[in-house]
Amino acid sequence: MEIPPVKLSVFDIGKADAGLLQSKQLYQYILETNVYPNEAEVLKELREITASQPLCLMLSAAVEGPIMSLLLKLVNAKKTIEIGVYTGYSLLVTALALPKDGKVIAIDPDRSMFEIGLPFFKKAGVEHKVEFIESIALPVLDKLLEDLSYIRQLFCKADAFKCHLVFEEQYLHNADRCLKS
Ligand SMILES: C[S@@+](CC[C@H](N)C(=O)[O-])C[C@H]1O[C@@H](n2cnc3c(N)ncnc32)[C@H](O)[C@@H]1O
Repeated sequence: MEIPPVKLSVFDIGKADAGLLQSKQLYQYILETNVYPNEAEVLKELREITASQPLCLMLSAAVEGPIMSLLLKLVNAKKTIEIGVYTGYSLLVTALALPKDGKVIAIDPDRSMFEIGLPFFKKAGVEHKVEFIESIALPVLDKLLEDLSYIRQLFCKADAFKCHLVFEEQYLHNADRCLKS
């Protein structure tokens, strides 16, 4: 049987080799038959607008969305922390999965990228669930550790962990604070 050519977008193709599947064709099949058809329209729009950004490879993979959403619902999460927001794809996945009174504290030292995603949060009607803090994560995590009411039953998505090269030093410290919480 002839294997069809791979037609993945620039940021999805970058993630296709690294996963368990080890097959771009299989990865594309899963995206086209399952992930993209079930992706909320507003997430799709944010993903597409992020593709025009120079650092679009930082965007969370679309396949992560349904898994995160399922996890958040399974643990009945209400309070979460997002470390490393970029344009906010996984943050929007989270905000959509949380109940009406849910809350995400979103931390990133670069607010300009979050601004790109902000209109999509407003469009989705979940802007009120997001508190953006323009900072590196450590000082904010330290402050949150003092506020036990927030950190109890916390769901943490830490994408800044992916920025090993630039933020190697903070990687372990962030992990340590998250484990403490
Ligand atoms: C891989 S991107 C995040 C992707 C994002 N979660 C998404 O779904 O598209 C990593 C982000 O971490 C941010 N970042 C880097 N170091 C950080 C730190 N020490 N604390 C918080 N955010 C950091 C970067 O500015 C960048 O926006």
